[in-house]
Amino acid sequence: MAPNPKVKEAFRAMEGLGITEEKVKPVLKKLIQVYEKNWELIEAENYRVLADAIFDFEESKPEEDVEREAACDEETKRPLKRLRRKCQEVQTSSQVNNSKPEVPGALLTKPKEEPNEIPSWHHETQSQSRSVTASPQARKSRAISHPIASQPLSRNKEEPVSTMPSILDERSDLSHNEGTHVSHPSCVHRGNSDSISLPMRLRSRGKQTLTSPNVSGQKTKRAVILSRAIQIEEQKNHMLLRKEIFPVSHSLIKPKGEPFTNDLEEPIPICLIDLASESSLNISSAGREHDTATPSTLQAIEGQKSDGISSLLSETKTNGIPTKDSEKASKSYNIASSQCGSVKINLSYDMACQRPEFRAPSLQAVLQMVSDKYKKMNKVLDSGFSLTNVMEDVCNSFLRIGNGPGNPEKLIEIHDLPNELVSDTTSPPKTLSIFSPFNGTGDYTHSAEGVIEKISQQAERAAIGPTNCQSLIGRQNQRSCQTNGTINYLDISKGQEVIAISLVNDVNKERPPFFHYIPENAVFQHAYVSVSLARIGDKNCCSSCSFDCLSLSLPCACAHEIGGDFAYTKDGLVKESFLKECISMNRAPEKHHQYFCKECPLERAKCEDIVEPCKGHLFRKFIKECWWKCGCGKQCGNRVVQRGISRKLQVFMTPAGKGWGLRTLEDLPKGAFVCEYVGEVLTNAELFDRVEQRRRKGEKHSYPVLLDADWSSEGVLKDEEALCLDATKYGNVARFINHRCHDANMVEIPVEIETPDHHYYHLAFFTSRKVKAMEELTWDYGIDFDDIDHPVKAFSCHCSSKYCRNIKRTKHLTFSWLYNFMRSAQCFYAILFYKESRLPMLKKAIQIWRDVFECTVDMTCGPQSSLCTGF
Ligand SMILES: C[S@@+](CC[C@H](N)C(=O)[O-])C[C@H]1O[C@@H](n2cnc3c(N)ncnc32)[C@H](O)[C@@H]1O
Repeated sequence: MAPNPKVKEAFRAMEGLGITEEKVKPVLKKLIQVYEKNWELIEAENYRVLADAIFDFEESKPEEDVEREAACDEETKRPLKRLRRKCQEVQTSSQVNNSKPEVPGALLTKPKEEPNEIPSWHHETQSQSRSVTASPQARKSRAISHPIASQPLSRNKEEPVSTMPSILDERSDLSHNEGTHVSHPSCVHRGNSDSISLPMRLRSRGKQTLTSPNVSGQKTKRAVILSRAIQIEEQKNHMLLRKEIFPVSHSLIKPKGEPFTNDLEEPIPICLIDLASESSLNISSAGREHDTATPSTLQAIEGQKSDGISSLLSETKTNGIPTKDSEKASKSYNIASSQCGSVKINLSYDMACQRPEFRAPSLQAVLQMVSDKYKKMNKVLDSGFSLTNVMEDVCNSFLRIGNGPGNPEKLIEIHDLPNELVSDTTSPPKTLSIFSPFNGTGDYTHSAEGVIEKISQQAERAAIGPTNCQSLIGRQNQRSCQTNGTINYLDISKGQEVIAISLVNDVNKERPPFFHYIPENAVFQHAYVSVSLARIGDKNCCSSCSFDCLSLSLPCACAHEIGGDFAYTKDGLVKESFLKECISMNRAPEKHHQYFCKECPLERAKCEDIVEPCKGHLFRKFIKECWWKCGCGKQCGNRVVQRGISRKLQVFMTPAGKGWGLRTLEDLPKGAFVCEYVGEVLTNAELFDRVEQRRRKGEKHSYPVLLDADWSSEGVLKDEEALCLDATKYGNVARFINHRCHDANMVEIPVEIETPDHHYYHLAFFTSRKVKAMEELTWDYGIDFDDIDHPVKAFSCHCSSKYCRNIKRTKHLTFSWLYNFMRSAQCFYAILFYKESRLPMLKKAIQIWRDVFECTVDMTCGPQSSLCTGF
């Protein structure tokens, strides 16, 4: 039988790395089995999984074998080691981002000593990229008008290659043992359907990380062969990271093979999930009995029990938590614990609560249920992943199984923390609480804001770190509730974002507007957005890169496209110089280059008898992110926007008469990605029709944004190529961002991801300065409030910026309103007083008033508004 072409292809790919067919065969065979012939997984990222598996396999061989082979096969191994090393470099940058590395299997491995040089194939790649992108074709006009100075990337060669702490390994074990997944691009075609209910996905993000399999399913010998020196270095790195994740010294991590240190005196509970006033399900950290907490260990511990569970039963008594009467029956499980930082999870359920039918399930069953869930969800570890999520899942599974299949599921919802926990400030509370009222009403008694704040405080004090708090919010339920006049939603994204986005209204009774939350843009009907891999040429991607482009000594092809340097720092922030230019473009558009269309599609869309001349469009700076055709991994530092929202955001009712607004619940550094403006992709003609209809209906808020950042680059645009985004009916959290004149704390930046042509792109918001937690997030819509010819009246601005462009008009309005009132009320005296008064003081006052509104600095923002107030 002729060999399978895919197998041949795999051999060929490995041959390129210097691996012989002989070595590939057994591993590939195993992989095909493990992946159930899913070749896409094996082929992904240039057969990285396969290469990794071979490497694991080789290392798991008895040492003598390895040594024997090493003697005769040193040369052929080198490329693999390079591959691993690069992978580990990614880990380093991933750690900076606090995100999960892509190849969990590679984390524990430290490559043997090798020259600290860039592999030759890499050099080739770089020079190839350079020579290709040096060609003048790509983004000609933009490159000319906005050259970005080529800054050499300072790459610290000494940067320690660190392994990730075991807490991350635990996660990875969980996912990679239990399922692998690569999501497939859904192409966007030119729609021909009238339906808007079938939005086509432009890209997938956040959930399609490829996980590497643990091919053998056993521990490799890597940990054993690590030298002592490397272990020490790793521990140092662990400690560093642990400090970041767990600011207090109660670490959950214990490097394997290390002697116990008594660094954890008291069991510190991480989290309590209390199911009713009289029942409790506790998850607590710390403990002494066991030294690791990997899922396999958990099961092993379960396996040690003589009577299923009883040997591990103990009464639940957690710090600061009101404990039950000892007479009341309670069940608890120690899942795993450690003296030096691993986890003790204690699940208990008080039988004396209102659910007599509850049968405490076996730990095995609970763990199995969680595993199944993760398998089904393809729950690979994205940036929003947290151990607390897993714990929540464990608790929910415990409940579900315990309640039996016939009983309705009660979802865990957040209530308030017990007063005892918050009131005693002298001894820091060590427990976080999520309450599920088993009364079936699902009522909330406290505002989400209050809950989040309290949980954040608790988390900080309990050393979990604020970033993990969000995951404590019961995302399962995003229903609204209204108690004491406060409206709360726990997650308006309905689980579609990596992180929950809460909503709160404690100002009035207004409920959020009805709209469909979509996390990615969707073409409405006629907009031409063509995503096809074939259209992405070599110069538009870095197919020969691997893992993390930001750690390269020379920027790759993707950076060349925007002038030779990446827009992002290794911390995932927009670089200062790049940001500065974008901000300046918004604040002083007149100083920047504009493009005037010969025949402006915007004017054309108005379908008026005479097409008005183009009012001009700014050439905007673009960020170009790596994408699927690039060789780098999902955790590449040049992929920020496509990973989705990672900051804690909240929609809230503004007290200032602007309607809903968006704020951050955490401090944000300058240049941080907040969110993308997501909506339906429309042609301007389609938008025109909608705006007309809305105008007739007298709708209050408008949500369209023009995508005209680079209209010059494609010559005369066809109608279906001149696009905008409308977030009125379908949109994401960005639809709630309000306008602020001039000094807004966010700036919008066009981002090219999956299509090289610039009539379609992503509009992403980045902070223009440091933003404090609870501050409202704003951007400058670029509205010209004085454009009286504009058929759609701009709103009256309440941005309260000292640079507000609407002051003049507001004053005008106030002034004429006063005048009209006086006239219509026939307050002759008042009119006389106002018009004719000879009182010098009053005259002076009127004069000053006039001066103010007539001399208000006109800061109209450019020829064309970014926020398309329509037509
Ligand atoms: C993109 S929406 C923002 C969310 C909106 N506030 C809401 O409640 O849905 C834009 C609309 O918000 C209102 N808005 C935004 N910024 C404002 C401001 N500075 N002053 C007054 N109204 C504002 C205007 O009605 C505008 O049409």
